[in-house]
Amino acid sequence: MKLANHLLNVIKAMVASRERKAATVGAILAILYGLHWFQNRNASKYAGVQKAKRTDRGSVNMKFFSQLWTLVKVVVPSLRSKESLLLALLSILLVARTMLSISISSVNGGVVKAIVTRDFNSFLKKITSLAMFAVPSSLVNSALDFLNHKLAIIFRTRMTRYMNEKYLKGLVYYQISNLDSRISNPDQRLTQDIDKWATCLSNLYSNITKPILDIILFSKKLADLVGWEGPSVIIGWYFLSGTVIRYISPPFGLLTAQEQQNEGLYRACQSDLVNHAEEIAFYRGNDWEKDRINKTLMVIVRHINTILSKRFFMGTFDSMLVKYGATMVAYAVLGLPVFGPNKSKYISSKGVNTGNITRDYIRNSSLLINLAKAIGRLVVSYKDLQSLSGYTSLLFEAKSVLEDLEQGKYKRTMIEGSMFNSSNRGKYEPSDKIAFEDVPIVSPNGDILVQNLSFTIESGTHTFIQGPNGCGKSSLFRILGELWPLFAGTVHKPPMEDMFYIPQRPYLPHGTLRDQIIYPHSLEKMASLKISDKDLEELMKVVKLDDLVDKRGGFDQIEDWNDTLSGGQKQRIAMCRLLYHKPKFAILDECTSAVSIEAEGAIYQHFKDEGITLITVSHRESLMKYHNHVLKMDGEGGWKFYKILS
Ligand SMILES: Nc1ncnc2c1ncn2[C@@H]1O[C@H](COP(=O)(O)OP(=O)(O)OP(=O)(O)O)[C@@H](O)[C@H]1O
Repeated sequence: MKLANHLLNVIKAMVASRERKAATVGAILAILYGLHWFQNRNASKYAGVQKAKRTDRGSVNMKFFSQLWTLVKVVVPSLRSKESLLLALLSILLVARTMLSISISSVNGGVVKAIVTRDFNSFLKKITSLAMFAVPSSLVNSALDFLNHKLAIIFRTRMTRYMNEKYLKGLVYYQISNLDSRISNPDQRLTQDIDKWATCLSNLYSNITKPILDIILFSKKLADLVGWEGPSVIIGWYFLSGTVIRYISPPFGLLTAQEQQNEGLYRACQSDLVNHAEEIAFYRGNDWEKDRINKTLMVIVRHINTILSKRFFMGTFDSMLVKYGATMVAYAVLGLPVFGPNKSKYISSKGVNTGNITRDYIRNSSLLINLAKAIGRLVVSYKDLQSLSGYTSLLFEAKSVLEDLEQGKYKRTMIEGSMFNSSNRGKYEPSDKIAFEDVPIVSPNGDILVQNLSFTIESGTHTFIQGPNGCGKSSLFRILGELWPLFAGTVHKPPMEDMFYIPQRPYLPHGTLRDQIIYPHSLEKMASLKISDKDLEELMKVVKLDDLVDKRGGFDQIEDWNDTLSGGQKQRIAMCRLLYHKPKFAILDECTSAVSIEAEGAIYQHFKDEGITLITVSHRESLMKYHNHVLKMDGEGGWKFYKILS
């Protein structure tokens, strides 16, 4: 007690003289600056390599609002949309809830007055009124919660559809990971980030509009009862607290964005393990994977710990200003009628009836508590706004990259002065043959693999492509398939449906056995081509997989075919797929490496008998005999195209 008195005296003495007042203000400012420094000291570290780009990620500034506006237009497309209607309904419910709270405050005052004056009838009446308010209030509360969640899922659906539309347009889904290096985990952006953004946005609408509405309505009511000084003092206090909090607040948005990125990397480790379990098991790579997973997890843990410690300091400061500080100010306001400048007027109007004063006190404090809560929520929602800013910048970036790719603009680190940066383009010409005229093969890193490639493959020109690893054999097909840009020269090519590509590791989508053969056709498309399951069975016989149909329960059987078929079986399925599509040109990129030489030969002969022109990349010389031309690349940019003399 003595110590407390002593401290009080010291504080009184400190603020007594002008110099000391200045010293006190100085000390407070120094503490605030210290906190600001402490909370923001690592901001640049989290911005990482892309520091310049990232430091404003999560900041609440004009850029954020303009990005948010762009995204909001996607999820609320027009004033007549379902979303606008829901937002209008939400706004009406928010007003209704505030009005109900004001009415309940008056009834609360009445209940306490009835107790103080021991008026049982009035007490019963007020309690009944409270019970009557309970029904609409609960309904409105529940409806608000329902609408918030509903909006979140609608926003998510709209945004996901919008992004997917861009992501799956043309070859953007390929280019985003193979030609551009701006987004390392598009899957994370298109799933979790959209979900979190949508939830953040729908919550924020209520978290911001409701408090603003409450502040206006409660202040108006309170001003009628205690004068404008009351709401002004409390709003002033919160404004001051808000400014201080904003100053010392760490960049939570940036931290959230970084957290999402870390989570994405961690998920990628786990999905690599699932997707490549067999290879990892053969390598006994579990310790390596464990190490990778643990290291990635530790990055998450360290980052979350940093956020937690920053939240701890912010939380302490928040409660000091927003909770306890505000309570003191609130009591000062409640005392205004009886201690303030108009006290004599008030006391003469109420007389000595303490019941009236108590009723006013309860009603006013109830209004004040609601007002304080509303302002508090508005101050705290600044953090939500920062989180929304983080997600907004992630989604905006994804949207911009997708749009760039749609227009053929890529960005990645590459060799200085590389052709990949140039906007010069060669041209594609429709034709019934495949012909390259002076076409350079350039990798996305800017390496020129072949300077000028020229050859012509007509129907029946079965071509065998040879060359050392990494010389650009598959890249040639990437240019033919328009996956990589064509920088110069001319490529003559037939429509895509006349060419079919089979890679070494074919893609087997989740679906039925039939889907594996007819991919990317649907069952309806297959029926429209008048192809039956019986026909598919015939094709399966050619690749010697007909027993699989019975063993696996028919063409309708759904399995994870990637996990349950052997390497050779997968390749045979892909060759069966080729037979189903029966293209004019088949591009066979090491696609029989897991099939026996005899079976491979029989299948190759069958392709030729079907009139399919073969373009094969293989290191197996035994396949050469099914071809009449060779394209030989030397790995140093040189090449030869010649006829095989029989
Ligand atoms: N998405 C990519 N980004 C950057 N470089 C790439 C990409 N894809 C391939 N490359 C590079 O392009 C070069 C040619 O690759 P390509 O796949 O054409 O080789 P290849 O001749 O088919 O080799 P292999 O016989 O080993 O299959 C390689 O050096 C490879 O590293």
